[in-house]
Amino acid sequence: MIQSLGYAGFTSPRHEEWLEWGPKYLGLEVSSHRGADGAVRLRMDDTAYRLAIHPGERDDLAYIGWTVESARALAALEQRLRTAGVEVVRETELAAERGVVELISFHDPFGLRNEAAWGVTTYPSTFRPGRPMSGFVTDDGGLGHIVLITPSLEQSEAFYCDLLGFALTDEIQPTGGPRIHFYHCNPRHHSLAMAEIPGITGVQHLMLETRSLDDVGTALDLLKADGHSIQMNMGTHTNDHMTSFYVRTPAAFDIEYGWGGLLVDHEHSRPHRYESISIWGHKNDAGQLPPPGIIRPLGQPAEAEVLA
Ligand SMILES: Cc1ccc(O)c(O)c1CC[C@@H]1C(=O)CC[C@]2(C)C(=O)CC[C@@H]12
Ligand SMILES: [Fe+2]
Repeated sequence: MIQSLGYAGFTSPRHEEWLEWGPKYLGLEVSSHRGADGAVRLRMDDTAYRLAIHPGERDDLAYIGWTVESARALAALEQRLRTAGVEVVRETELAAERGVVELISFHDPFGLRNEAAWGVTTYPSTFRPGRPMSGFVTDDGGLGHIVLITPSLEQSEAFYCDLLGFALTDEIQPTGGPRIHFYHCNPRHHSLAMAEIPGITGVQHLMLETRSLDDVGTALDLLKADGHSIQMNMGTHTNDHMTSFYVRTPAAFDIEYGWGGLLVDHEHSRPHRYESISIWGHKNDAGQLPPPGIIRPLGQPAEAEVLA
């Protein structure tokens, strides 16, 4: 059903910091078209933009944007959601703002706003990275992956798997850490992962994948030189073989900045359970797992929706 993670939006009182932070460290290109509300839009490829940081009083997730193949696929998804009793809004006015042809919105069982769209605007051969780098792995695999925190994997899977069509790639149960499930909707190892933590929901990180390992090392050098706190140092994950580090962004969620993630022939592989998160590295200076990024108590709507 869902084809890829197309875009993501956050609110933050520090949204303007992204004008410098995004290009300087991550190599994102700042779009010259700000959002109607002054949102900073960041590009990773020829897509109009992939990341939007909206002004807001609280650091929070505003929306997760999934792409589907066609108008027919969107109508089918809408039907499937409605049949299951999920409220769906046809976002006719918002579609232009998101740079898509057709858009629907709906919420996951714990109140995180999801959007699905087809017809994402692209401007061929226009992407210019914000610092010298090789660019990002996107295309059919989408912008990367997003990791959510859920109080119930079972209830979240009823939504993301049974309704949106994600399938389990594998799972990790690290000693002393949360149970984490990884899900795919295209050859990328995972576009979505969920960690089960009682009582809260939110976003732990968003992963962006560079085309060269040197881009990851360079970003780490630049961040450390400016004294930014690294949540987890370089390492390579057991399941998707991504070599990456994690940094806390000015909008409170983490970015996993990585290279070399596996593409999986999901048709011919079956879920596996790993007991450790990494083959090597991914330590943090405090020697423990990092605190979750954006956390929202259950039942609390996003600020963006309170204002709407
Ligand atoms: C283990 C793992 C495999 C592939 C990934 O892309 C990836 O981001 C992770 C790390 C997930 C990360 C972790 O291992 C430590 C505990 C974390 C921070 C959580 O609480 C949620 C995400 C978890
Ligand atoms: Fe990740």
